Amino acid sequence: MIRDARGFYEQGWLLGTSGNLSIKLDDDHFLITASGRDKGRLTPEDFLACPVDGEPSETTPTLGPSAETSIHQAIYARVPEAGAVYHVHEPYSAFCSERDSYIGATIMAGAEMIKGLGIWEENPRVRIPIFENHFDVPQIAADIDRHLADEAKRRVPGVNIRSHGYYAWGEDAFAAKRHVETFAYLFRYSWEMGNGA
Ligand SMILES: CSCCC(=O)C(=O)COP(=O)(O)O
Ligand SMILES: [Zn+2]
Repeated sequence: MIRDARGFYEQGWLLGTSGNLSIKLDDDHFLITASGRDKGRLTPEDFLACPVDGEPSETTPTLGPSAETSIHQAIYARVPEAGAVYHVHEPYSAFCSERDSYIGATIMAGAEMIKGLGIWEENPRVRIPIFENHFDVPQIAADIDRHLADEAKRRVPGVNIRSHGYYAWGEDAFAAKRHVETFAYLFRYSWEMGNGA
């Protein structure tokens, strides 16, 4: 995770302490970045364990969980095969979210890179959902939880939050990284092609 975060930071997707990363430890727990850490210079001390359901117990005045922990919890609870969840503040996802918020999704059709999301179909059409960026993060988590309750919607391994950034997950850290990079490519492609629906 430290290496992946540094790579995303160097791409400009985790600037100003933004973003958070987690990896599953066992069926009921995951390891997540502490809040407010420099994602370009993470160390092993910048992580803490958190239950999928409940509050992390090992917090201290200087080690609090990510402010967006509830979103990681919602994803792990709804997607049992998720082994890692990465959240980045990548700018093209924010541009697309504003452009496409009126239909609640960015639609990608035909791009070869859709295969990078694990979707191998002829003429694929993918709907990347957009959620409102409520100030109250558990409200965002509740919206994502409702969305992921529908199994068909879990085909796309990520969700976008309006004018904020996106979450991508995968069976392990390698797959989550691949999905982060694939979404980054697709959002930029959509924006530069002027592909708003
Ligand atoms: C300056 S980023 C604002 C909070 C945010 O959206 C984020 O991704 C980082 O929050 P964390 O508590 O995980 O550092
Ligand atoms: Zn964020």
